[in-house]
Amino acid sequence: MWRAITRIPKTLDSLGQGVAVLPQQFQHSQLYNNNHNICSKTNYLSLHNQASLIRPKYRMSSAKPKVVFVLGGPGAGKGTQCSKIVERFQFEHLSAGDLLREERSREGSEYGQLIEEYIRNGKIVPVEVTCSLLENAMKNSGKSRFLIDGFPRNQDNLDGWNRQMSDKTEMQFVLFFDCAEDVCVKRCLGRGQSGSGRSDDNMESLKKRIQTYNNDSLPIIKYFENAGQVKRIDASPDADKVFQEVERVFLANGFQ
Ligand SMILES: Nc1ncnc2c1ncn2[C@@H]1O[C@H](COP(=O)(O)OP(=O)(O)OP(=O)(O)O)[C@@H](O)[C@H]1O
Ligand SMILES: Nc1ccn([C@H]2C[C@H](O)[C@@H](COP(=O)(O)O)O2)c(=O)n1
Repeated sequence: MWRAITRIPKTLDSLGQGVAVLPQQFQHSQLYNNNHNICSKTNYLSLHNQASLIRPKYRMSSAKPKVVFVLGGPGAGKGTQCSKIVERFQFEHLSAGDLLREERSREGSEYGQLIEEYIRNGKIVPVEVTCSLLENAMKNSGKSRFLIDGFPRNQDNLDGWNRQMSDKTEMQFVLFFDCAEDVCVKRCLGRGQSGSGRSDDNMESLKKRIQTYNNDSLPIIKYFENAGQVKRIDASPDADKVFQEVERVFLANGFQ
């Protein structure tokens, strides 16, 4: 379980668009010195690293939270399977995409417009935003098992996680939902037609999301695969059939 020790305001260079103060909900336990609360992205990271050496960021109860990364193409069925895993294995499901959409809709969010532009264009939001949302959600949940859905999606995501979260969590494995592109497209368009309300469940956004997945996300999956950390699931059968495989993986890895 997470427990924040301190609340110190921090800032980050807003993604190459000048200096910006992080909104309230990002101002959590990371150890930023008040004297440095306006800094470039480079300084932000270097301050972060220096601070890491000084003292732990959290007081945690005995074990570190367990994390399973859930990856796969747009519409592969990650969210659908995560709901089933939550029911069966008492994980907390944190979808990076959902957290970003929530932040986009939050009144007064400084990042709302930026997030919308990234999502509509099928691009990956800079990790400083996404990782802070994930960390806050983990702390607020009070849980100790997390499905981190749709993350890390590119090298920037992975590097940011390694800087900010890897020491505080125990990554178990990567659950990879392998699904053909045409099936993914069909599922996303179907989801759009059934009223998902998502601004990216349309052919134009999907082309870009698929391109981003192929160019940026697949190399990350490959990286984990080379490290022997990927559990590959065939995501093409119906959802219950897919879950049979998923359940087998969790049981084989000691989850009850
Ligand atoms: N195994 C399946 N067979 C058929 N349809 C499925 C299956 N799994 C999910 N779906 C449907 O496909 C659509 C996309 O599923 P889901 O939202 O779970 O995918 P996702 O991988 O989380 O997508 P995204 O990455 O875009 O958020 C939904 O409408 C869902 O009901
Ligand atoms: N790590 C992430 C996850 C998601 N996003 C943005 C860009 C995606 O196209 C969009 C939707 O995600 P999904 O719900 O399909 O998982 O959210 C991101 O920038 N970084």
